[in-house]
Amino acid sequence: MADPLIIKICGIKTTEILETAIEAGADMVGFVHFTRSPRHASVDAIADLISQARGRVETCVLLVNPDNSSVAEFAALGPDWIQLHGPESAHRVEAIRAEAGVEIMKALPIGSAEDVGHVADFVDIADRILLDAKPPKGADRPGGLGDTFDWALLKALDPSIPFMLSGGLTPETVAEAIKTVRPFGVDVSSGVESAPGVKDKALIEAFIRNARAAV
Ligand SMILES: O=C(O)c1ccccc1NCC(=O)[C@H](O)[C@H](O)COP(=O)(O)O
Repeated sequence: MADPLIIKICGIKTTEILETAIEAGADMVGFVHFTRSPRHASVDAIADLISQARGRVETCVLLVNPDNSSVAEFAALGPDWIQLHGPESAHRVEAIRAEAGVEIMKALPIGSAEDVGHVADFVDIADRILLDAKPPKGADRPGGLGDTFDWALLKALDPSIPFMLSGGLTPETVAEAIKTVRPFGVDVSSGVESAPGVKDKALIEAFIRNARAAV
């Protein structure tokens, strides 16, 4: 029996969209704290969203290269996960994991075979790995860009390594992604928005429906 697919809807900022994602059957919801992101949510807003979601769906706070005080501040809100989406080294991820007392998902940028080669460095360090499209030079943020990457690159990955597939997925492409890549889970942000940072109820429902149907 295959493990059930984990579906994460990322970049949720409002209680209404949180309810939509939960009712549509998401397994995990992501809250972004990165001021240059159109999905940025304040500490207080994320605290409220975590309280609303607790016990109903796994919650994930998304940070970029956080310092220790920021890790402690968000870990105190009681999320199920902290997702590290910056250039954090394996050593830094290990330190954050020891400090936070929260499960750590490490996002890794994939744009080349060399990038795939680095994934193994984090497997025993993070609790979960998320593989995202490598941002283009000059991008104003390290994720949430709606860009895909060449999934064929993942053929070189050790098949025993479970990962969340991310990067430019949409309701139209998620089924093909699942059937092609066979990830542990899928993650989406831009692909379920009507405008940057504006989540769309129907797109969220379609993404989750199509992902479930593909397994
Ligand atoms: O979503 C953002 O704006 C964001 C900002 C800074 C760092 C990470 C960010 N998102 C991380 C995610 O987990 C996204 O879901 C992932 O990058 C996929 O995004 P998309 O390609 O838009 O589906």
